[in-house]
Amino acid sequence: MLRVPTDHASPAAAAAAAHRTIPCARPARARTAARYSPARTVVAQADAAGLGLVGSNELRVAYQGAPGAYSEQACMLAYDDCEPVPCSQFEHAFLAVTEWRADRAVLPIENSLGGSIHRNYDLLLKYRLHIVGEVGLPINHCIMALPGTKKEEIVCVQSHPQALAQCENYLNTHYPNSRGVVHQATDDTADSAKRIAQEDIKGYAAIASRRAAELYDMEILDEGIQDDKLNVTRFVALAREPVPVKDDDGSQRQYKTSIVFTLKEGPGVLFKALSVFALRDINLTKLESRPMRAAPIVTDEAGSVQKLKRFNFVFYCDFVGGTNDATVQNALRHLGEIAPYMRVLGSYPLHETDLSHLSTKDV
Ligand SMILES: O=C(O)C(=O)C[C@]1(C(=O)O)C=C[C@@H](O)C=C1
Repeated sequence: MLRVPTDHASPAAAAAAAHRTIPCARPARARTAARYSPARTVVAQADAAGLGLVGSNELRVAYQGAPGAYSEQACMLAYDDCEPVPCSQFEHAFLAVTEWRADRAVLPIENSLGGSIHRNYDLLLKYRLHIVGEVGLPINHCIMALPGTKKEEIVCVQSHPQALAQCENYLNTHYPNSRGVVHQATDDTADSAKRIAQEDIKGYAAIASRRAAELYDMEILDEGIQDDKLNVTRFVALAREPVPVKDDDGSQRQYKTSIVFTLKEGPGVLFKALSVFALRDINLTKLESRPMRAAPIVTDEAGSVQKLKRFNFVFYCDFVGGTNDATVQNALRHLGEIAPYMRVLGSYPLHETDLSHLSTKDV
């Protein structure tokens, strides 16, 4: 039997536990102050007009990482003039919004080279936040060390696992394990640079942004070291409330919708589920499956012995079209007849990433 995935066992318990553990860098704001902040009007306008187009003074945007992280850049791309709020873990950013300590969270969801950021898919299901926007950020990695360090002195390269994955070929060519260089995963790119700088760690290098090198006075040994010049991370913006999808604001803006659903077991069930989009010419842009953490395993009674029958999954799907569109509404109604559980994570303006900084040769 499939079970419907649940959110927190108890929201109050989750919030109480979270209060004890979240080291989100900013002091908590009073709940009422955040609720009635004049910034909310500006925020609503920013979301409604489309990310990146309207200034968003006073908007507090939670992200994972230290200042100089790519996620911080994504916050500013999504909401110019916002106040980025660094959090040490992805879940802390979800909690910061849930508990009114931030107005938005901007979190990485997938990268063109490294693939999906699975943790954030799982957290999207665990929390009841809404996707209100997306931005694609071109990622240009630098390798950096303490000023004066020579390349041959490097014994360890540290960075976020996604960044290490995106630079795999470069690392294996220039700093290979076979030469005794360790590739070490850390919580985020900028924090690796910060620690090496602040703790004066000789022989260590970090993979991070140019901005991180500038912030922490690190020397760049090489730039543009990702395995493909075209390296883009897609971030989603999360809020407590969904944004209204405009029927006709004259902007010709395209929308996207993200959903999560489960399926009963049986031949062709995923094919049938996806046919609700294909039949209506709805363009899917992403499909991801994750373990259903609320009930990951289906078992069978074989005599007196419990046997593993199969694993349980949830499916995440993005497609072009907003929930205001009758065709999308029909597709979702149709999917609702097939899927035991379905939730719309958000409908939001589609973001077209500006790649004009790359030469045509690179593209
Ligand atoms: O460590 C950072 O700088 C981050 O913002 C995280 C992150 C990620 O999780 O994918 C964001 C963009 C890059 O793809 C590499 C790392």
